[in-house]
Amino acid sequence: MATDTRDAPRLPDATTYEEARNGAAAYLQSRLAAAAKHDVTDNEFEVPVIDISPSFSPSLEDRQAVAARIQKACTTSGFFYITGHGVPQNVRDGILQQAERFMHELSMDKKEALHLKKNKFGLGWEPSNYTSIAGDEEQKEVFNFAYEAELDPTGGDGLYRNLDGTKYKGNMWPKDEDLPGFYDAVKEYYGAVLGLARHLFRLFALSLNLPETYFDSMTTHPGGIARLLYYPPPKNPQPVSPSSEELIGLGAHSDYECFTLLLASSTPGLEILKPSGRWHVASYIPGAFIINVADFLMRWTNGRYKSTVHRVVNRGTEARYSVPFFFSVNYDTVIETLPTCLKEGEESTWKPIRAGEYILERLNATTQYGMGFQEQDVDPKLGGQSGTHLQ
Ligand SMILES: O=C(O)CCC(=O)C(=O)O
Ligand SMILES: [Fe+2]
Repeated sequence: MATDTRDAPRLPDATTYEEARNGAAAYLQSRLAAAAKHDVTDNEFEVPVIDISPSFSPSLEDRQAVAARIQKACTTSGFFYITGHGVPQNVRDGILQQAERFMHELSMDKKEALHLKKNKFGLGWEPSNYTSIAGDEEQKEVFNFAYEAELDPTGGDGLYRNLDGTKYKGNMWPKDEDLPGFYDAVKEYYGAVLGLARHLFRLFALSLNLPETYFDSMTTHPGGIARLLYYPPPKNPQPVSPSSEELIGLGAHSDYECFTLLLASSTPGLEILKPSGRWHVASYIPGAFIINVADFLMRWTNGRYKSTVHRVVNRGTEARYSVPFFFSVNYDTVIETLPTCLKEGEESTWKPIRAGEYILERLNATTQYGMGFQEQDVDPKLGGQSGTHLQ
């Protein structure tokens, strides 16, 4: 990672920090507590399959019809599948193959060289259980990477900054000789989902009765962290249960950004929290992406769009691979309630936050010492080890 062109980092804004740490934890707790109430029904809950092919039509009416379906999904479960999205099968298969290759073909010392403890933004390789969203021992192995102009089919606008406002390159890639063709396949996939995400954002704008291009200027050099995730199968099959005994792949959480595009292999594992507190196991739909609303859209809409709590548990006999792409905005964007999402006299539930700093603090909260922590940074007299959790 080059550090020579570093800008002076901006200090986290106190409100953003507070919201990312305490606001997010309070939201998670309130969702889990509300779900434990017995008078809540799941009648409204559905995860629809939306064919978005009409949204590529020159007719505004066609695009609005797709947006109306998106609006309904966002105000109920916050999750939906999309088909007719135009990302070719070979590109989708290609990235899942790369996830498998990364996990099984790259030697341990090459993975160690990419360990995210060397990275301030949570990028690179993380062994099982190095980070934890909610304190569980998470059974997952991950490779994380972020936006860089080379991955953007538009070439970007040259203004991309890291989560903290610095501009050096944060991504840590395996060397091509160690995993030939890896970067090219990642680039092809990333470019395709980035283009799709920009298209979806226009549909989200329409769904909120905003001008279709409302968010365009916020996504000229957007944040877009993606992960290659591997969830090994459990030794014993695990029934769906509220028990804390089960082997969690990824703990209960909401996503941080605008919305997430998830591609996964055929082994189910994603579980979505229903209002009643039961978990809905998302089924595998070949060729579809799962889209979910994340915190920024929840905050912009004052909660009308649901940033729904979800987790991953592999209950199958096969490995699960997945590739979430967390679509954000340019990281210096301030996210605050849209005036059109406040009725007369209605107050904003959430305070304005700065996008990049909010995400960074959510990431920092997944390890005891925050991102980029290395043992030599700590006074040995004070003790401590990396890889243990905050909560
Ligand atoms: O692996 C999955 O299916 C979902 C992953 C996820 O929710 C996340 O990384 O935020
Ligand atoms: Fe997630």
